[in-house]
Amino acid sequence: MTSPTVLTHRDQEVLAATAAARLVTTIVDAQSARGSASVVLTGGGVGTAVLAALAAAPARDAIDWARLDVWWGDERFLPTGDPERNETGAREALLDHVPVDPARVHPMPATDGPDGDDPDAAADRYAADLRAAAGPGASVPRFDVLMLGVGPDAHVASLFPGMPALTDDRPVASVRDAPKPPPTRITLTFPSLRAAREVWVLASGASKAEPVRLGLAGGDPSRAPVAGARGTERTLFLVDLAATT
Ligand SMILES: O=C(O)[C@H](O)[C@@H](O)[C@H](O)[C@H](O)COP(=O)(O)O
Repeated sequence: MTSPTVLTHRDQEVLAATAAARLVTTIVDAQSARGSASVVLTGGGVGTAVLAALAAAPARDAIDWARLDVWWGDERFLPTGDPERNETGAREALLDHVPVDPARVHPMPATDGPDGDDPDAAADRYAADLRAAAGPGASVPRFDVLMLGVGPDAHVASLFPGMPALTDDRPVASVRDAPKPPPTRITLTFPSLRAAREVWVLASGASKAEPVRLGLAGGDPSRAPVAGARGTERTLFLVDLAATT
């Protein structure tokens, strides 16, 4: 696990534009080195702003979109197309506007999927998808970039303080009774987050100052889950000024 580096930006707009530019170079570098690249998306306002900034950036054409795998760090367990799903936001902001290979876009299951409204079966299904894409002996791919929003309560993905998913050692867990609606969710667990080469924590606004502080301090992830978000090669906290004061 790597120690975090903080990069502070004037405001959310500059943060989103810079993260989008960083995504371009990181994906292009990965495709050059390994033939393809993989990213893990997050929901939330900042994560979606990054995707919109990427869609608007001329440099996006440097990415070979057909050789990119797209995964999600967590999902609200709702029907396909529900505006509250992270998948829906990501498609609207970016994926509908670039020539991704639909077979390489891996949304977490929805309640109208093959497992119906059973979040445990849906979590197991996503874990099987990840295992199929992972190298020999691994349960999840070595994601090139995994982005995470952070909540005022210091949650990342759908790993909320004090909840059982924090200590689940399966790659993917279901979450019931989440403190933030909707209550039922699916999330990557810490071992999966930490398989990523680069973890980027995105935080904007004064309500994120305390979680950013806790995340950088590296305290107990069961109280401040953001403190457990670390990449194998790099951990970046991409924040704006308000989130550092
Ligand atoms: O599933 C959710 O409820 C959200 O996706 C949530 O996890 C979000 O990512 C963070 O709360 C950061 O949100 P902002 O970027 O909007 O501050």
